[in-house]
Amino acid sequence: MNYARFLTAVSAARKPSPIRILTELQQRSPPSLISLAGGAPNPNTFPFQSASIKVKHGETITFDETAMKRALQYSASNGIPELLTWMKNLQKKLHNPPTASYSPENGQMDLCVTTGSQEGLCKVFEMLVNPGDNVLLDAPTYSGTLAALLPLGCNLINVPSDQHGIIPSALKELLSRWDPLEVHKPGSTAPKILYTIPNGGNPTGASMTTQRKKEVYELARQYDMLIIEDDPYYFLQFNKPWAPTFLSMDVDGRIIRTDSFSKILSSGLRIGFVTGPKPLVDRVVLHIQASTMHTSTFTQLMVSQLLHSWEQEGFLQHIDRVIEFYRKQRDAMISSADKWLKDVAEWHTPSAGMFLWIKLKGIADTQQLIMKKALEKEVLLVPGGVFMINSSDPCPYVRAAFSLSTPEQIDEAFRRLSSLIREAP
Ligand SMILES: Cc1ncc(COP(=O)(O)O)c(CNc2cc3ccccc3n(O)c2=O)c1O
Repeated sequence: MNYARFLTAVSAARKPSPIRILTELQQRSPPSLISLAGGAPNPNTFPFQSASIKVKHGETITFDETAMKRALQYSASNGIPELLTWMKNLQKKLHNPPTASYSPENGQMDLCVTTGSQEGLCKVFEMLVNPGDNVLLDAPTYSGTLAALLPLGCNLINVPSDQHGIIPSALKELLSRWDPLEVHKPGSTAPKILYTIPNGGNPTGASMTTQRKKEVYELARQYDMLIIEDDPYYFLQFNKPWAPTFLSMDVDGRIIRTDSFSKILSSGLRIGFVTGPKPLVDRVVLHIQASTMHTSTFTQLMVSQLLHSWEQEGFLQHIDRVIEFYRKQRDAMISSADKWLKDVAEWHTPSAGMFLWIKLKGIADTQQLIMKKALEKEVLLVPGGVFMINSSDPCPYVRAAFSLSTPEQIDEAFRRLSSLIREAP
């Protein structure tokens, strides 16, 4: 793969920070080295001494004085070593990526920690997207992705999709505007990236089938595109075996995958990961160096201690508990939708994630209904327009999350929504 062709001029211009080079040199040197180089503060001056964090299923996490001093200090931009190693081993176990055995220059699987997958997405888009670029994605899509992409001045092209994700024949038809043999020619307008949320899509709840992923991957090979696999709901798939990921079929090193701990460990700790070819992950890390420097060391150490005490088996047992919770929530929402909305709305039952995408019958656009009438009825949902490439396009859908409310609250909310729809002019 020629990764240089995908980089923006800004990303290509990024250089390693000299200070970070010195810090890493120091970390590789024997303790006899005396360093007057690093501008890091002396942790003996910090007011925090120790911490003990009780874990529901597992050992208490403790930060003694030595651990606390490390937790409160700067750390490596790509992530603390023990968390990186744990995550790389998990990616290899779950996805067995072909690129794990490749050489760095040929796209060896690498990984870095980001402050939520939101940071990872934002930095990946800023690495790859120039003003005027054609970018493919299946709308409706996550509003945070639109917020990161639209200001870059690119041209977002919608790839038709349904409850099973991107429709490969539609992608093939869309790409037929370009000659695959000419995509590398200077000035080619052929799309270089495709973004999708393959499991429990936000807002649609859609999950891609394995067959569709294989067909989409082959089209990406034909047109030399990168695929950004944004997969924060991967661990919220209600049925096993979990769907094979694009990363698991990536023989070329053209998949950039974003994972998140937000839906399974904590959303407030802000821990995400970018997994992809080393030449591209390196560029994301250089951007981290120049922006946040790194994700909170304390947060990374806390999560790393938990994961090491659980090991992969304990982590996956925790995931099973989380899945059972969201499956029950999903079932409660579907039951209430059947009870209150059957003749006024349509939906598909999601097999992953935390969202139900509901089409209101006889209503062209839900914006006003939700923002005015629904609030009067004291029920809040997200009008579908916010997930569209052009948010002013009329959209008859609303997104309902089954993550926070109790089954009883969901039932009452849908009773209120039902009466609202029936009263609509
Ligand atoms: C497909 C997809 N990709 C990336 C992310 C970002 O997750 P991160 O790892 O936590 O950074 C998300 C998070 N989605 C949302 C977040 C959110 C936060 C506050 C309030 C509302 C929110 N709603 O509604 C959301 O959908 C997502 O759905």
